[in-house]
Amino acid sequence: MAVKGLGKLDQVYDGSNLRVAIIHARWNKQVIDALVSGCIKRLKELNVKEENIVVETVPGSFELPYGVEAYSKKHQGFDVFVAIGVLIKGSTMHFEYISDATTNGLMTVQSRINKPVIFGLLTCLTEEQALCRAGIDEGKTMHNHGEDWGAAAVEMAIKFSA
Ligand SMILES: Nc1c(NC[C@H](O)[C@H](O)[C@H](O)CO)[nH]c(=O)[nH]c1=O
Ligand SMILES: CC(=O)[C@@H](O)COP(=O)(O)O
Repeated sequence: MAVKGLGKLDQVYDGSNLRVAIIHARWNKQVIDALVSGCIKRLKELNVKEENIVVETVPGSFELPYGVEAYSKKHQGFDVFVAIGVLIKGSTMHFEYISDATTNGLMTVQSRINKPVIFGLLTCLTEEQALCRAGIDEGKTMHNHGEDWGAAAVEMAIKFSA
């Protein structure tokens, strides 16, 4: 049995009154699509209604912090945001700078909007690492991390609602 991953939640959560916004980058689409689907699947398993889940996109991960903040200001009433992006290391320092900036940006946005922002950012050294973490590598060696993010969203929105 795998040690890694969120595993069972600490209590039973009913997300039927929650509104959830998923904001995702469009880079590395195959992996992104699987992660977003996994997140939505888990949200629904925790009773979040389909009509209360919205999905909006930004070009790349670097745009996620601004995208989440702008979306939250323009569209009131969301309980929690899930920011999803997939960064894959290339041959320059681009990856390191965007990984760091996006992470710090998302952390800061939570305080600015006073809502939980779930950190759905994969920072992978290889494409294979990204496929594994979305549960779509050939051997299906890992679980879809998007499912963990869906569960984290419901828990954070209910347990720590502002
Ligand atoms: N290399 C990756 C990017 N790069 C694009 C930036 O995030 C950004 O959109 C651009 O610099 C314009 O501001 N984005 C990813 O999401 N994943 C990558 O691997
Ligand atoms: C600025 C870019 O998108 C690109 O030149 C970065 O290259 P790499 O991903 O190989 O580091």
